[in-house]
Amino acid sequence: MSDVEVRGVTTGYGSTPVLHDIDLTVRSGTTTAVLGDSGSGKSTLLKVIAGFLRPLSGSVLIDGSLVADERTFVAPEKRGVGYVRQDGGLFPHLSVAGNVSFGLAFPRRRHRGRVLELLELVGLGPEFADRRPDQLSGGQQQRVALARALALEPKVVLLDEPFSALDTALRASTREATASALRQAGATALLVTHDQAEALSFADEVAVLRDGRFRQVAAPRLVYNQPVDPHVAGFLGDAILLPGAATDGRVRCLLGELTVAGFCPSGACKVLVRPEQVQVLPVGQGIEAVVESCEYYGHDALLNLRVEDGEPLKARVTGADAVEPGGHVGLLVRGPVRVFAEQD
Ligand SMILES: Nc1ncnc2c1ncn2[C@@H]1O[C@H](COP(=O)(O)OP(=O)(O)OP(=O)(O)O)[C@@H](O)[C@H]1O
Repeated sequence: MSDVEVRGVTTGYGSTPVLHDIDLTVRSGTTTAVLGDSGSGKSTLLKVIAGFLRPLSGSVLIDGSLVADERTFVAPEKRGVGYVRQDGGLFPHLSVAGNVSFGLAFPRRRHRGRVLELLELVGLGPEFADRRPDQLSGGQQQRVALARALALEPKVVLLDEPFSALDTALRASTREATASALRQAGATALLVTHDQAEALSFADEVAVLRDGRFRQVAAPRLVYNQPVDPHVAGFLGDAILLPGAATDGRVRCLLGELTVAGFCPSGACKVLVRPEQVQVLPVGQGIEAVVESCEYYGHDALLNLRVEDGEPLKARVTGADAVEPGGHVGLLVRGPVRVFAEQD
């Protein structure tokens, strides 16, 4: 499998650009998740890599070979790119085996062994080979779509929201099966999603797209713990942003005086606290707050809190530690916090 390089690409539909001068490298054998709001340009990026859309400027390279720039255009079928769509896009009249071997040379029945190998790779047994797509669950259909994409031994696999139509349980198991199949195949992959948990758990790198520009491209832990701005912070999970005053690596805010990790401007700033950093203690310890409501999820719970007349806050606690609305608690922030300049 191979690198994908997007260099300075601007593209769109008609004369209106959707992507603006973007750069992205997906290293060979790794997965990058492109995360962004609806309409931010995620699918447009996949289209320009796959060859369904031309760049207005900039270039796309696959495995070091130029496949698109202002003058060059390599046809989609010659790029060695596999594409898995949101709905799987299986051919309804063909069996699972017929779908998986669709792009392979005739006669397709000669590929039975390879088809069974590919089905195993995506976690499906040989009993699925002769079923039709309408005899499969949504998750199974997505696995077959992935097996079909991998059958052609593509240089790169592009996954456009492949799990979004699945319910929560099926989503998790299909995601795991897909990640494992891609790893075993040594695939270079680009996953488009608007689900932050999916991006963080699935990919080696997360690329946050906003209005057609990358705001940050980094490993999941880095984008979550060291977001470049408040928007990225809020996009990757619950974020409490409090006004503060910083000096010499410390910041004063509603939750007391806290240690700052990384860059620390002097003066007025915004303080980022994740709800899981807020420790909930018996009243009398830390900063006093009242619980306004409790979102109970079983394994954990999110407490919506208020400190005096201040900003609303959130704390994530285990389900067993959920506090009923009206309860008074003490709050303490665990670990250092990040701060942003006031204008960010
Ligand atoms: N074929 C098209 N013709 C004209 N405009 C288009 C076309 N496809 C997409 N757009 C516009 O380009 C912008 C980006 O669309 P894109 O599909 O890349 O977004 P996205 O981030 O994948 O969104 P979503 O998460 O909703 O699928 C949107 O404003 C969309 O309306």
